[in-house]
Formats: sequence, C-alpha cells, structure tokens
Amino acid sequence: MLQVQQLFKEMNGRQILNDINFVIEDGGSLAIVGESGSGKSTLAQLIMALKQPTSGHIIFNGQHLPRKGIKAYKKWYRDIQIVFQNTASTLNPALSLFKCLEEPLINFTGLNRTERKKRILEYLDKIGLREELLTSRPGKLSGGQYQRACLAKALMIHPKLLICDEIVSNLDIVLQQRIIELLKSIQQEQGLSLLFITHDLSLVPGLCQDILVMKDGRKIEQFHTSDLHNERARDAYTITLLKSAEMLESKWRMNET
Ligand SMILES: Nc1ncnc2c1ncn2[C@@H]1O[C@H](COP(=O)(O)OP(=O)(O)OP(=O)(O)O)[C@@H](O)[C@H]1O
Repeated sequence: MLQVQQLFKEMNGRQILNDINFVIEDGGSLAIVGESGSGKSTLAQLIMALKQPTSGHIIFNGQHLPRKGIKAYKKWYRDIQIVFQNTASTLNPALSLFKCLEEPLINFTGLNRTERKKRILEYLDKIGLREELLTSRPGKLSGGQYQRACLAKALMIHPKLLICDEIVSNLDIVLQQRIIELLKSIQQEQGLSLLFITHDLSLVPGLCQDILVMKDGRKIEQFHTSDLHNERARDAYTITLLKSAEMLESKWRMNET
C-alpha cells in the first residue's frame, strides 16, 4: 500500500506541492489528473526518490521513502517502477534492445541467463513487439515501439506499483488504447497497483478506480471514477477538464473518419 501524507515541496521559493494526501491500496489504481504545471511530475519524482520532499511522508508497505543507503533505494526501485512521457533516456542508445531489457533483470532479480531471455520474450509478446527488434538499437524503434519497450522494462521485474507519467500523451489514439488495454490486463494478471498521471481525463475510465484532480500543486478533489460524470458533485475545475477531454476525443474521432 502506498501512503502519501501531508506532502509539501518547495523549489526556488515556489510552493510546487501543497499538502497532498492519498492512499493506493494493494492492487488499487489511482489517476492523478491536472493541467500542465499542476505538479503531477514533481509528485511522481518525489515518490521515485528522485527529489526529496520539503516535508511530509511517502510510505510504501510500511517502509518510508529512503533518504540514504543504496540497499534501501534498491528495495524501493524493486517494488516501484516508473515510465515517463519523455523516455528518450530510459533505454541506453549504445546497447541493443535485448541488453537494455536485460539490465533490470540482472540488477533486481536472481534469474539466470536462460530465464532472463524467457522473461524478455514473454514481455515482448505481451506488449506486441517482434523478437527481431531485440538486436536493434533503441534509436531504431518508432515512438510507439519505444514507449512499449519502456513499459516492458518496468514491468518485467514484477514491481508492486507502477507509475505512468503521461505515457500515452504523444501517441495516436489506436496506440493509446492498445497501451491502456495492456495496462489493464497486466494489472489483473500481476495484481499490480497503478498510479496513472495524465492531463487527459478521457483515458481514465475503465483503467483507474479513483481519480485525484490537482491544480497549482493542490488537491482539488478525489472521487471514485464512476462519479466522474456526476456534475452536481464535481468541482467546477474537474468539469472544465472533462469538457476539454471530451472535445479532444471528438476531434480525434473526426480525424479518424
Ligand atoms: N526547479 C524548479 N524551480 C521552480 N519551479 C519549478 C522547478 N521545477 C518545476 N517547477 C514548476 O513546478 C510546477 C509543476 O511542474 P510539474 O512538471 O510537476 O507539473 P506537471 O503537472 O507535471 O506539468 P507537465 O505535465 O507540463 O510536466 C510548474 O509550474 C513548474 O514550472
């Protein structure tokens, strides 16, 4: 279970996160939704220990966010993995895709060479990438292939929590849907907990149980996804986000036909 309690982050005299609180139960899924600059990526970076909070607590299965000690970080990253929108640095451009995918298996699992290869092929199949690509450098992959390879790299070590930071924002609607379907099935298969960060509310129904809306570093509201369209109960800001997501969706559909 992930617990985020009274989380504050100040950078260069600016309050970027202001009293953020939420819980994700084991196997649960939460979408963090907000427009650009609302603090979503900063929140993800804090959970991944890439930045330290100014104050507050981040606790995963009873363990506090590590502040020092390689062992503690290793355990943290074994359990929590992230896939970013801007993934260009996730796969080492000098290595083959196979070597890139093998790296976390060497670092985080006790699998031998044969088992590692088997795991890589298993995930390649899950994400719909051809085996021939394993000998290619990551630079040869298309945007969608690269994004899926990053997802495989994060999932292969069987983390308990996956954070997705705008991972489908740059993809066309067909690939978006494919990745969302993939996340849903892996969530069910592996009992994975999911923190899905997006500015696009239309991606969330069917994927996440709960939605937390953020604006200017503050939590506006949190609700069950089935209550998304209950306009009377929703904050005016959530409704604005919803309308813009609906407009975006119909624009996509017009472009499709
Ligand atoms: N080092 C910094 N010093 C001051 N402000 C910063 C710093 N880094 C980021 N910010 C500001 O923090 C705010 C939150 O940024 P963040 O990237 O977390 O938002 P976001 O919701 O993820 O937006 P996006 O989707 O565009 O990345 C922004 O207004 C950004 O300009």
